[in-house]
Amino acid sequence: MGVLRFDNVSKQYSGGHVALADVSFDVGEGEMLFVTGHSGAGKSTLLKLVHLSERPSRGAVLFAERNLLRVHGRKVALHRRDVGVVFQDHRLLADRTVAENVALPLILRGLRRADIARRVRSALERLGLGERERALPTQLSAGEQQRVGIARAIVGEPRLLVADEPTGNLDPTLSAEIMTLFETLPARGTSVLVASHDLALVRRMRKRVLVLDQGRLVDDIRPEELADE
Ligand SMILES: Nc1ncnc2c1ncn2[C@@H]1O[C@H](COP(=O)(O)OP(=O)(O)OP(=O)(O)O)[C@@H](O)[C@H]1O
Repeated sequence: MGVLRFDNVSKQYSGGHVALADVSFDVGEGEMLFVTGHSGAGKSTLLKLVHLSERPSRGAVLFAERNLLRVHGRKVALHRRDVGVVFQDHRLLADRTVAENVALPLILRGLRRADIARRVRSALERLGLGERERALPTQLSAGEQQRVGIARAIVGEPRLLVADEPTGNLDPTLSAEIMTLFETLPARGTSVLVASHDLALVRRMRKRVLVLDQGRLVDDIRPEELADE
């Protein structure tokens, strides 16, 4: 069993708009892949179904051995421990320090203070933010803020990281740095699913690419195929 499976998933929003139509794919344990497509193709919707901020209209999403159709109430929070989420706008709390922002998911889980401090320090160091732990988000550059968002998403060592346009606001050098960091995660037990409409970036990474077009999965390109072009 892989880490994620979409089984004939469709999503129709209440206004009637079909955002995903009959989408099926599997993500293996330790895989890193991209989902791409034009604006409105359904990329964000696909990620939202994984972290349960939306529900499918038809079909099933399986996370490891967990059928997300059956995850409700308190189990939603438990599920989200297994899925780290990175947004384009990083959504940091402006009145909390870098370290406090990163600690938040661990505080919610009720971990011991010493454990939290150790994990936060380690996540910040991996992101090159060891010196910035006492800064407030507004005192950081855009790239640093995005890295804090990533530290917060991986501090709990999730089984899957989903990232929605994580480099959307960043220059090419910072984007490349973030992608290089993402590439290290599978070896540490975190699979990675990145939504991006930046085709140049996606091609450079030479990973598997799911292509959405108006809600349909129209291609599932393997890294070997990209390398041959
Ligand atoms: N809450 C909602 N209610 C109604 N329609 C929605 C909602 N969220 C998204 N949609 C519609 O569903 C379609 C897919 O949206 P989605 O955000 O998944 O696309 P996307 O590929 O992530 O686009 P972008 O690259 O612009 O973020 C779009 O046509 C969008 O307008």
